[in-house]
Amino acid sequence: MKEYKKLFQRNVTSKYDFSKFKHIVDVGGNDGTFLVEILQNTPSHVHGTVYDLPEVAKKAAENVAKHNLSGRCKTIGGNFFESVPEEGDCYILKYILNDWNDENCVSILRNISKQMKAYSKLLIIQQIDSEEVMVPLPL
Ligand SMILES: C[S@@+](CC[C@H](N)C(=O)[O-])C[C@H]1O[C@@H](n2cnc3c(N)ncnc32)[C@H](O)[C@@H]1O
Repeated sequence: MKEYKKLFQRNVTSKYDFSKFKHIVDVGGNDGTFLVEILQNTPSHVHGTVYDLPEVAKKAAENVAKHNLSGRCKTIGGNFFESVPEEGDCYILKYILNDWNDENCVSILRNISKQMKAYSKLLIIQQIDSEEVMVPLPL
């Protein structure tokens, strides 16, 4: 599973141009593995924040330091149902929304949208239920 996750993350970072951003906030970014992968593959003008529950953010800080990225990557503990960091021009929600009901999802999305500027992007990364993908299109 770990190997699959790594491969999947590498696939995303190789196919999407993250170098156009100045500051990427990974909301619910866990130990920062994905953001580390992004920052390792982008120029040094790209900075980031791993945002997760306080105890998880501590683990992220260790992981970020282990990869010598503390100068480019902050770790912030908090609750995405209350607020998210403000400095992002890119927000990532990777495998977050599928854990919550609609009401909770709206609350997370609303908190992100409060911090977004007109030019900011929100990237939602998760697997789509294949039955949803296969909804027949009207002819
Ligand atoms: C399914 S994991 C996804 C982790 C990571 N984005 C990934 O793709 O591997 C969900 C993450 O959301 C975090 N999380 C759960 N509730 C949270 C909250 N209220 N505020 C911030 N983070 C939260 C968890 O600690 C966990 O790291």
